Amino acid sequence: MTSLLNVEDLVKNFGGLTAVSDVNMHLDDDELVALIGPNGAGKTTLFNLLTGVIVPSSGSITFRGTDGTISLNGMKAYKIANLGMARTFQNIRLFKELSVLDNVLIAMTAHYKEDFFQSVFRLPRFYKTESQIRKEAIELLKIFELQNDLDKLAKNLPYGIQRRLEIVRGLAMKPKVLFLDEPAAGMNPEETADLTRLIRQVQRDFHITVLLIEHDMSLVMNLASRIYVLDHGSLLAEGTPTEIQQNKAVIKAYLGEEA
Ligand SMILES: Nc1ncnc2c1ncn2[C@@H]1O[C@H](COP(=O)(O)OP(=O)(O)OP(=O)(O)O)[C@@H](O)[C@H]1O
Repeated sequence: MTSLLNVEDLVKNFGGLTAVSDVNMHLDDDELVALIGPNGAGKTTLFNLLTGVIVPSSGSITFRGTDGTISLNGMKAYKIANLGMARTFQNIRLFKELSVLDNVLIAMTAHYKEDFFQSVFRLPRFYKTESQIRKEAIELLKIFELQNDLDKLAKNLPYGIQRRLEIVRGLAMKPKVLFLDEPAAGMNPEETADLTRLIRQVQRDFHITVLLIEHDMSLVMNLASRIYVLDHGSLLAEGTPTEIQQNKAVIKAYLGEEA
């Protein structure tokens, strides 16, 4: 079977700077993959390319959808999201003035195609869907131990909890692939350990593919079954955590000579 997401010879130039250079990679069903590399290596740019935030200069990105393989090149971000690709951002992008529950409901309702007459005339199925969506949202929030914070405004949550809520919002879109951009950034070791457990649990329970960018090596080595290493926009290595930890080029470029 072809990969779920396939990237071939992907390039992104910003003027004279090549931020992503000839990258080839693939994501398969139901796997947890990490993307690591030093600051400025091109990780976020690659995420932005895969999720349609920016368009590639050249190369191809294809996704195995329900109706066959689709090219994502030049596709709008919302269409890519509707195909089943959700993401979180390095800088938290919650609706800060809305409650925890509303933040999740908005992400969820984007996924339900409302029947016009059902909603305008508020027919029974409309209410059923509404209460069903609410129930699902609360179930999801429970997994992330946010069930007691439903009415709190997102802006009033501690930073680590806001990061968790972002992941819940991503999951609320029922993705096939979830892209997490530095999910543990700014967390203390205890919060990171909790988050590691949660990411593993949702990846397994929801049978989704996760690609995560992370600088916290304990999280990466504990979670990922495969790791891609970017350096100066190019792929330096790909392998299991053990292979990456022993890769001389990675040690030199990423972890430092003495590591
Ligand atoms: N919109 C842009 N315009 C010009 N240059 C950009 C743009 N976005 C990123 N870059 C440059 O592309 C390179 C890769 O940046 P990117 O943010 O993808 O790296 P990163 O690996 O995510 O870094 P970090 O770990 O610090 O987040 C950097 O040199 C950055 O300055």
